[in-house]
Amino acid sequence: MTAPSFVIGIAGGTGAGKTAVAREVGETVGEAVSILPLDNYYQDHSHLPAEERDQVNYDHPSAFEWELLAEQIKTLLDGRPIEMPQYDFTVHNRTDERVRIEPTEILIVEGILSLFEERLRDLYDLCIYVQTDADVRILRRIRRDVIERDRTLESVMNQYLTTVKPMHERYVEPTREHADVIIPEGLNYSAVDLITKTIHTEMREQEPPISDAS
Ligand SMILES: Nc1ncnc2c1ncn2[C@@H]1O[C@H](COP(=O)(O)OP(=O)(O)O)[C@@H](O)[C@H]1O
Ligand SMILES: O=c1ccn([C@@H]2O[C@H](COP(=O)(O)O)[C@@H](O)[C@H]2O)c(=O)[nH]1
Repeated sequence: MTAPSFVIGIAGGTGAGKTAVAREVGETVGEAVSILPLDNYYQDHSHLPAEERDQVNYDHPSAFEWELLAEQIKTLLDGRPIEMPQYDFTVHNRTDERVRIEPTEILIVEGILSLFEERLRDLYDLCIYVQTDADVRILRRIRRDVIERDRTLESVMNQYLTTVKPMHERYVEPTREHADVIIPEGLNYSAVDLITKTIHTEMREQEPPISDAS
């Protein structure tokens, strides 16, 4: 049975480069890594009309379904697969689709508040905070939200000032104190190299000892 022996939590502000770091680690190490984006665990808002979903504070801890995430991480740690929810940012809602994730040796949980909940931190072997200046992050976010998430410049600016920035300062940034490692700027190949070396060391330690040929 395969079950994760090493769980990594990656947090940081919006646009910091968390997803880029997690994906690069995943691509470098290969199929031993599964990634759980915290974004997929936004609450289901199907009961709200579109104009109300626009107004939700998506940067407050209450926006996430923590119970489901904790339960699914534990299921993977028990060596069983999960059906991970999927999220559509263009409509601010969960989709009907689920993606099956099989347990792998390494699990990465990445998202703005991945280091927020103590019960999740207790499951992590390594806590990482991606630290990128706010001006760089908002520039990245404007480009991404307009191109990929179907937003107007006006809506990105408004959301940033009303919820994203104050919630970042109140809830996201303070979680940096839980980090074992702080990665500057986002995708940073020295940091990715360090993480992949740590993972490879961990995987070697989990290998059964070679028995004496006799
Ligand atoms: N070190 C970096 N230099 C330049 N661009 C970066 C860097 N790290 C990430 N990016 C880019 O910034 C954007 C936001 O990164 P992403 O990983 O999606 O952020 P997050 O998941 O933290 O919101 C992406 O287009 C990504 O390719
Ligand atoms: O429906 C939604 C859900 C979330 N958001 C914003 O997404 C970011 C978190 O994603 P990153 O990939 O880390 O940037 C968060 O700041 C929310 O404001 C949204 O706009 N709509």
